[in-house]
Amino acid sequence: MSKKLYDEIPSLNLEDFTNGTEETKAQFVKELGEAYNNIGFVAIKGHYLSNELSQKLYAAVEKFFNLSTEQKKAYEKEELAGQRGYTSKGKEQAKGHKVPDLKEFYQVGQFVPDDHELKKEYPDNLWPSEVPELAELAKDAYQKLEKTGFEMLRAIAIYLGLDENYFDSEVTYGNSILRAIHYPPIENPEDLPEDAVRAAQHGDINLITLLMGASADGLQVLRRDGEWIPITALPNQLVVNVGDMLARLTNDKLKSTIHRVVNPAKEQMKSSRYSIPFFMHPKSSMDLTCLDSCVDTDNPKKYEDMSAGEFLAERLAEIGLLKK
Ligand SMILES: O=C(O)CCC(=O)C(=O)O
Ligand SMILES: [Fe+2]
Repeated sequence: MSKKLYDEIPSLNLEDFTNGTEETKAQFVKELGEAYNNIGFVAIKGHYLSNELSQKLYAAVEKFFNLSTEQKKAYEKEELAGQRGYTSKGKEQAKGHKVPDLKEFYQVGQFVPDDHELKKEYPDNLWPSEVPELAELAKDAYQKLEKTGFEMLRAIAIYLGLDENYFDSEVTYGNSILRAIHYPPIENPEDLPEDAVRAAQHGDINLITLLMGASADGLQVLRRDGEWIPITALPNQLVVNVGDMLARLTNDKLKSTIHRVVNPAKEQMKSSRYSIPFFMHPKSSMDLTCLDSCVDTDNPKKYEDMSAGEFLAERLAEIGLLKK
């Protein structure tokens, strides 16, 4: 097992896996596995989301967050508990953190055919009439990120010694979320509650997260030695990290690394930050019981058996986003 300390997250080219030779594919799997066994994050190029689409999506998202509070609140439905549509500031705090994050966000969920059995399990998406282009752009980005996620999970499956298509049926029409986040300008830093940050340190709940480059710096990951490492995705890169569900399934062989978004330096306090993570979830029925191959006397089983749906409900309650 590699014990190296990375100064930045490793960069890989997904085309080495999707469109390469047996050798480049094997090399990709090896480097990805090593990175996920160590820092839990990589940056990838050669994925399916174009720069043009991500820029158009950012523009639409910015237009939405620039609407008045009243207009935005029309898309905040209590019964959806933030799972679809808008969530205003002060609603979500990181697990174990008392002060809410300094952000508002908009969530888009799975696109299921009307006659599919999961149609009744997932709430319908909400679309703002003020930004008519958002629906199509968000759906396109959702599906491009999902397609990228399928390939990443195939590489992960091979690294784990599973069948390459192990995750495919679990994530087909999975409960994934595209979340557009706006971290508003910080007008009066001196009035902020102590501990209030853009996003307090946390691990992601899902299998993997795919994150297109944000509009500003601030994302940091916690390295094993306790150092915070800044992360930036280049314009053509996605940052892809391991979430808690995958860490659980692999008994922490793959690391769900703690990360956070810090407040900007004084000069940049007055500007907004936007980011759009895609949280790739399986269907709620997926069994997250630790894989036998990841449990031995040196690595005793750390987690009790649970389905993805049970785990998600537990975590949403902890961050203030569970339907009551
Ligand atoms: O805003 C970012 O860059 C990342 C946000 C994040 O980590 C999250 O929403 O889980
Ligand atoms: Fe996160």
